[in-house]
Amino acid sequence: MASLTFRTIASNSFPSGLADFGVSGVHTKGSLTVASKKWCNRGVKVTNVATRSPPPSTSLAPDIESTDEDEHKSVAWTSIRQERWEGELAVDGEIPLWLSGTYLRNGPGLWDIEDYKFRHLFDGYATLVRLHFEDGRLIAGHRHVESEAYKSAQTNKKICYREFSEVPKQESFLSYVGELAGLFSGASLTDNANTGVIKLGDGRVVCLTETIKGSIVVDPDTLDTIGKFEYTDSWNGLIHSAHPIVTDTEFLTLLPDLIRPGYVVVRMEPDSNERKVIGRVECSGGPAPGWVHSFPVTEHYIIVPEMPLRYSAGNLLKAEPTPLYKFHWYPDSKAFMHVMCKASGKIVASVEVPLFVTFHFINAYEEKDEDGRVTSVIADCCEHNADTSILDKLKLENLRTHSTEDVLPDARVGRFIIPLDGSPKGELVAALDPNQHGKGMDMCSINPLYLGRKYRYAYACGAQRPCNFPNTLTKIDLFTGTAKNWHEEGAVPSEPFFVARPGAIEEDDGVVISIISDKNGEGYALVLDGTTFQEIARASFPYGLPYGLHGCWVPKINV
Ligand SMILES: CC1=C[C@H](O/C=C(C)\C=C\C2=C(C)CCCC2(C)C)OC1=O
Ligand SMILES: CC(/C=C/C=O)=C\C=C/O
Ligand SMILES: [Fe+2]
Repeated sequence: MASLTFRTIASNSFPSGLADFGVSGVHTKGSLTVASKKWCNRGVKVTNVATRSPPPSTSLAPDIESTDEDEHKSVAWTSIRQERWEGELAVDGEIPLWLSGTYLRNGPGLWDIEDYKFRHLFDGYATLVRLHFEDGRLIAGHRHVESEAYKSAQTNKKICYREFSEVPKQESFLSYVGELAGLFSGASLTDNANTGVIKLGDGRVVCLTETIKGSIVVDPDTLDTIGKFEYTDSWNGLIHSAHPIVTDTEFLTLLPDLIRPGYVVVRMEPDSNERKVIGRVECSGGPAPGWVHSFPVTEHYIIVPEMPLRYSAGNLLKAEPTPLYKFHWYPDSKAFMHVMCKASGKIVASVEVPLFVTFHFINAYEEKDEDGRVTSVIADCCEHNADTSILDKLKLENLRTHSTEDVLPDARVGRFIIPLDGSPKGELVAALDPNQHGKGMDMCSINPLYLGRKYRYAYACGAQRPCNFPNTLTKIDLFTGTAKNWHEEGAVPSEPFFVARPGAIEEDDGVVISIISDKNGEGYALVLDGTTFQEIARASFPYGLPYGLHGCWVPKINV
């Protein structure tokens, strides 16, 4: 194994622009030296483990061969094994001076352990990317999260924990039985916190995945792994929603109960590690709770979705991935939306809704009559037309295929209308014509000040077809039913993240940040104007980074 140390040198002094990093990695195909002043780095040795060679570039000084394999050299779906990097990026355009703070993005970024190749996007080891904005300048960095799963895979050169789709191979019947027992105790489940990153009201920054043990505290400045986030309450379930609702005053999440099918709704306060139970929802159908990757809230209610794509004990026990991984589609079990009062924990509505498939809720709000009484709850999500095939489309072999076939399943802004008048059924409609965003729709954000309130704008990844993955950034106007779209041929953008301008009055007064993997194998941070959706700045990385999932904003605190 090669081991090297480098020093990243900022062109002039800048807070946290200097760092000494020990990097250990395995040189495989691509090895390139960044010598250009463009990134204000000198002699930064970068090791990329890619299934294809990184591209030749005018601005890098690469010792790389080009392959005539294809036009697309995107590294969105290739591993990065360099453990750390930090440097200042040269900015094209202008970053608003008010944008002061750090955007953190988490996601799977390492899918190769020696000869072992992960097969699904969600399996990769967590990789954090950091964009620190200050005085119109941008310092970027990235680093793997040092979970037990990641560290043991590095040490043992094999996976040692159950990941999203992979199960460690067992050499004997005895170790197989031991591993299976570990599934029930949680010991063999991964803590690979590769899905999102949140900033709690008390300032702690936590990387998350769907296993509760995969809650890992990191330092937003250095990206150091600080340690496990230990919950101090007595809940002994193993999984939670990957997307808690986090504000300055609370952390709300759902704990699916696989033993007694239902969901426990909990709340945790800043400066506490103790989740307190608000209430419980019993499942209305099916043998197990529906997958709750995310859920929405309104000002007074917590909405618990019960999707017919349910956790499956049978699939959990299988060593090889099934087409629906740990889940099973139970159309006969129907779909439901439950509304729980946040203050009392009482269920105020449980309605049957049309079948649906979603990873991500966008937002929800209460509709009132003239007397101010709440008549219904509106809940919006990125909805995949009740088609579960999106899960399998996120297999790496599909994502790495650059054909011109249009294989991305359609998606829309699914809008649930949940009556609170005791009616047994709710509705599910498209909030706007899905052609407005190319019938692709996922990875959404809103202005966080509109959380739980009537809102007008949502930002997401959409599609310019043909494509195999969402390839545009889209700004959706839910009042006019129109969308503005950003697209660059061959580019894979990650979740557009909205940051409001301090003091803004208008909902869309702010910027949208995304990280783009371009078709040349390079990548850049992109800043769009939240109102016009026009590019206002971009800054190239010295090398392309893999695709990432979800981010958060850590504002600079002025002392
Ligand atoms: C989406 C998305 C899924 C992903 O989840 C990662 C893990 C480790 C999930 C594990 C499991 C389930 C989803 C179901 C129940 C079993 C268990 C293995 C814990 O990260 C994502 O972004
Ligand atoms: C990448 C993705 C879901 C991620 C879950 O966290 C969906 C992409 C396609 O619609
Ligand atoms: Fe997600």
